[in-house]
Amino acid sequence: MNRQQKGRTPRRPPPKKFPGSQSDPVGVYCRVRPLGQDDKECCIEVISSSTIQLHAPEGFKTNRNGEYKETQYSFKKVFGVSISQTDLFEHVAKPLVDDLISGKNGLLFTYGVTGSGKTFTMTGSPGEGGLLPRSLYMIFNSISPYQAKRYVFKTDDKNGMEVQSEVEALLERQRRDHVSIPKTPSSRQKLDPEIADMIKTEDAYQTEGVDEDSSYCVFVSYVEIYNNYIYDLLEETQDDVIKPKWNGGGTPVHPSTESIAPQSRSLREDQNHNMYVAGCMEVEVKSAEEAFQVFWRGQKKRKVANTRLNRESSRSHSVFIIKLAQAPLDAEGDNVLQDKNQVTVSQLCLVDLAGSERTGRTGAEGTRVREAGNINQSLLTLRTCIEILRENQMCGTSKMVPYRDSKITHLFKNYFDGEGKVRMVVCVNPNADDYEETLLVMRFAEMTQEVEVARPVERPICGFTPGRRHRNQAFKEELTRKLVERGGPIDTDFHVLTNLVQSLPPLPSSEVTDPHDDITLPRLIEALENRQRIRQTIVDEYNRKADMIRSMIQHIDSNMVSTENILQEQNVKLLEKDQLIQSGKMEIERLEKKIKTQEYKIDVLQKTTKNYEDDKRSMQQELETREQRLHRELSEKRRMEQRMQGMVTDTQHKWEKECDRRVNAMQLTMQNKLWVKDEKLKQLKAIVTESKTPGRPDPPPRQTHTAPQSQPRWQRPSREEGPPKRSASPSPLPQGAQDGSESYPSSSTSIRSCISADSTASRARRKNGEEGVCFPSPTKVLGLNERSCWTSTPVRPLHRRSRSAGGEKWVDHKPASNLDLGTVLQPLIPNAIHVSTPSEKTLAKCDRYVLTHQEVASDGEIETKLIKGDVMKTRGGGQSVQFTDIETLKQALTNAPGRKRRSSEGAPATGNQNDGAWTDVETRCSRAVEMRAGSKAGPGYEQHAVIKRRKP
Ligand SMILES: Nc1ncnc2c1ncn2[C@@H]1O[C@H](COP(=O)(O)OP(=O)(O)OP(=O)(O)O)[C@@H](O)[C@H]1O
Repeated sequence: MNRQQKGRTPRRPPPKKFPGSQSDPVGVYCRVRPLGQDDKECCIEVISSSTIQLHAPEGFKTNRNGEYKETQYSFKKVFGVSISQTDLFEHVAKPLVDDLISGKNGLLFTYGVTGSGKTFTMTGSPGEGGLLPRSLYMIFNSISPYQAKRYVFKTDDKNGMEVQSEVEALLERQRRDHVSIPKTPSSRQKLDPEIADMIKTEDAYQTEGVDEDSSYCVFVSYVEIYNNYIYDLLEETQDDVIKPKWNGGGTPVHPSTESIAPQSRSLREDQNHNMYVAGCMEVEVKSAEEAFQVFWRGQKKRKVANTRLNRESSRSHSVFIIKLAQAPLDAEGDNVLQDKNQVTVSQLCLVDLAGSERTGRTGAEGTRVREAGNINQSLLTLRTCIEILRENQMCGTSKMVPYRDSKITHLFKNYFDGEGKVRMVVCVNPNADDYEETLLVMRFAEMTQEVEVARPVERPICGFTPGRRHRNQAFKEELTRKLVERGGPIDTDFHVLTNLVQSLPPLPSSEVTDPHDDITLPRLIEALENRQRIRQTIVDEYNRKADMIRSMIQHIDSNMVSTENILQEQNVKLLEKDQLIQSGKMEIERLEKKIKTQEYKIDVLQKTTKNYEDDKRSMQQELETREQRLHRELSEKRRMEQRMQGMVTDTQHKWEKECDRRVNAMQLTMQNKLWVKDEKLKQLKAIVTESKTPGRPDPPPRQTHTAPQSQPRWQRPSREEGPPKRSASPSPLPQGAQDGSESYPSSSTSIRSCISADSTASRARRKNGEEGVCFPSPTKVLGLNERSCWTSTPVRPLHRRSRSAGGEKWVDHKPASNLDLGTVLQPLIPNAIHVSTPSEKTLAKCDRYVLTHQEVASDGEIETKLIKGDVMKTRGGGQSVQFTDIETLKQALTNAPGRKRRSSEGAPATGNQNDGAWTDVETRCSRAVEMRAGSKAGPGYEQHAVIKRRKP
């Protein structure tokens, strides 16, 4: 042997996979048990045949909004409290039994919280047998006529099955009988009265998938997994003398009732990668009663305990395995085919899991706590395996499934990795105290149905002609009938023959004592001759019968040939029909699966729809609330708007009034200022126009004092009236000025004469429409604030004379009315033409102009002003003077008695009351001279130092 090969563990072939094989989801059913007598609050409601709803009991407000949470779970089918054990069996276990008989594996387990009814569902109670006894009854009800003789099928140590001949089986039986193993009861009458009522025979179902050309045999085994150890519940004990097979393949070595301590078993994998409990007792049973008796024997040994939640709480997972072996009959249809490879073994595992529990609730202590820990741990492993399986299947991952972490999952490994049908009954107790644990169970159960298990493939049909058993039986019956018809050897003939053989006369005593004994020898000869005759008769009879049988057989043979021909034809037709049926079955299965998938989808959709509807309802409520709020806010907003509008209108009115008031005040102020300007202009005008006249008119009274008495208050013009017009009439002069009583020496120097030369030309130009050109009319020259005069450039700078060439030439305009004051400080203007009335000609020669103007100052002294300006050529060819500066020369007279004497002569001695009140020209001119560019004296005052005037 190759060394290398010897040292290495051969690599295990991967689990059997059938490419393209179909798979089915794990079928999960939910059973709700009735509420216990002491239970008060119910937390489960069956809302449809596939959905249950869990209501959180008082104190479990798990929703964010504090509402009671309701959760729904959908399963393949939900059974309410009123479901009978029969109906449950029909829906859940019957298809698995059908499969078992068709040679397919199945796994059925109950899962749930402790006390939820798992054992009740699996085992049942007297009069209400559970899934297990019903399955047994259905199996035997179906296969009874086709069972093989006891010990024809024989289990080996490696989970395999062998077939023996009937003779070997007979010998086996004799051997077992010899060691006096007590037989299990095979009839109902012998059943334990405790279990006699577990099932009513009339309830037993029957499958249609039994193959009549096969022989069947059933083996059962029963193990429990306690604290993660496997124990054989059928193991021999003092009370139970069924010998375990581990001591010699079923041959017991302890003939006595010697006790063997329970020993934990290990799990192994057979050559087909199926897990099995090594050394576990497998008992061949021939009836449902016998099988159930075996189960019950093990059940009594199962570890149960009285907990606070269940008087008989299972402390272990129990696994009852029904193994069905079937092998085809030989070609004659008489005996089981002696070929191991033709044996099909299928098994159905019925598992009653221990219930998940919280030790706090069960009141467990000591051993019970350890048991509970192990139970919960193994259930957790089961959940983990299912979760990973699901993930692997849904996401295409290949995570390792930890089957080995627990014995229970390890035992079921080949169901999930291999093929078969898996069904789970989730038992729930509607008691509100179980709510939390039930929630976990529900989640696990819902997840489990997403796991898929490969569907078992159909077993191959053996090559023999179908209907062999039936044909063989028919042949035997026919043979008997024919023999009877032809007077052949029937049972009576056979008895005659037997009697003949038995009636052969006994041989006389053949002891010859004397050679001459004539009595013994003749008597012996006679007896032998007699026997010879009888024998001849028998031989003749035999030959006759043989001839008759031969002829019959020949006849039958010929019949058989024709029948076989007919049969073959029928077989061909049958095969065709079979194929049709097979394809029909496949189609039906496909459609059934489709229906199931659709049903599942519908369930999911219904659930989703329900969720959406709930969402919709809550959102609608939310929407309504928001709409109401919006309406409230809108009406509030409208009210606010109205209030604001009212306030705005009020404020607007207030401000409009305020603005009107301010505009009026401003207009009044402006009007006053304007009027002051006008006054100034008029005064200047008066100065200019009256410069020729002897004597000086009285200065006009100050507007500020006289205007209210003499002139109507200036009214704010309406908008339609346009901009306010200047007062056309001069402001009323003081009385003294009007009647000329005041005799001030005229200090005003009219310059109208000096520019009048231009008046003709200017008139002509006006005619020619030379608008915008400043005409140096006296009014305009002197009215420094006459806007229209300055709307266009009055001077073309090009026409200015050069001052550098020969210095400036002045027109020294001293009106004739000026007084000689005899002052020392006299302006000396070199290069000047002295005129009393300037003419255009004079002006044309000069480029500077100075007017010496005298007037009475406010203190009564005569004030001399030198009003200077530039002489400009106008566009029309005339001359104009643009005033640029005013120099004021003041002289105080020392001979004034008491108060300051007025410089003007002829002034009233008492003085006019208005004298101090009005602002005379001198005053205003002095103010004008004192003003500087940029002064903020107000729009009513012109700045004399500024040459260039802006457009209004
Ligand atoms: N559907 C049912 N109808 C009537 N009685 C029921 C039903 N289900 C359970 N019961 C009763 O409830 C009790 C507890 O049931 P059972 O022992 O089957 O629970 P369990 O789930 O197996 O508990 P444990 O996990 O502790 O073994 C039993 O007395 C049983 O008769």
